[in-house]
Amino acid sequence: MSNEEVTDIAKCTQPAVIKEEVITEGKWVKLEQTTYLDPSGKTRTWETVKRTTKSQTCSADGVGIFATLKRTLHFDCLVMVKQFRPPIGCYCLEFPAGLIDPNETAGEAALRELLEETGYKGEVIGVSPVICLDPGLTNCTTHIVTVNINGDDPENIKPKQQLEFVEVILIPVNEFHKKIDEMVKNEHIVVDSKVYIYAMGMTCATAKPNELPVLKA
Ligand SMILES: Nc1nc(=O)[nH]c2c1ncn2[C@H]1C[C@H](O)[C@@H](COP(=O)(O)OP(=O)(O)O)O1
Repeated sequence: MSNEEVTDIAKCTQPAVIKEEVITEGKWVKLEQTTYLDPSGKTRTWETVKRTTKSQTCSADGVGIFATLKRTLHFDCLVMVKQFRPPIGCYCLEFPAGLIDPNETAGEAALRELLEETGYKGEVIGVSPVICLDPGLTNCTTHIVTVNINGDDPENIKPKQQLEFVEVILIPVNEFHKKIDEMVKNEHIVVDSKVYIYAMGMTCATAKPNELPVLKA
């Protein structure tokens, strides 16, 4: 892009990306310098992490799976996974998740990843819009796919997961926040932000009016 073109873009006040240059690239991720216009029209740079696996045919990098195990005479449970995450150097409690393969829909990826990570066979109930994960660092995006699992179905009675190092943890929906806080207290784990914000949302949604600080005498 010529200097005149950059100056022309700078005259408008809409923030925009002007240039993306690769600084270094590995097998799975790359670091880019992003040149952009800020809202005042000033040209600035940002250091951006991107996945190398991003496919033109996929709407997002990956899927997060919000899977509810439904069984007769049991409270509904959310199916969670705990695994060691090298970038953070400890075990993380997360919703099952994974990258979308080329030409795969978000729903197909979710059912495949759920089966691999937990052994459960589910049914897709809904797919969120594309949501970003850490937009100050990376362009990584995901869909949250809502899945119901019929736990009374014989194929879901003794689920066989395919990944050795992923621990499956069932957490009752009605005690979700409490159970997660107990895990954090008793184990050296970090909770994924999507999981914790869901727990906080559940607490807000189920709080009785006189438990809300604004209504306390
Ligand atoms: N950033 C990464 N570094 C790696 O060294 N390897 C990586 C990265 N991201 C993904 N992967 C590898 C690990 C798995 O073998 C495959 C697929 O991962 P997936 O299961 O789809 O996603 P996660 O559940 O988030 O690991 O990619």
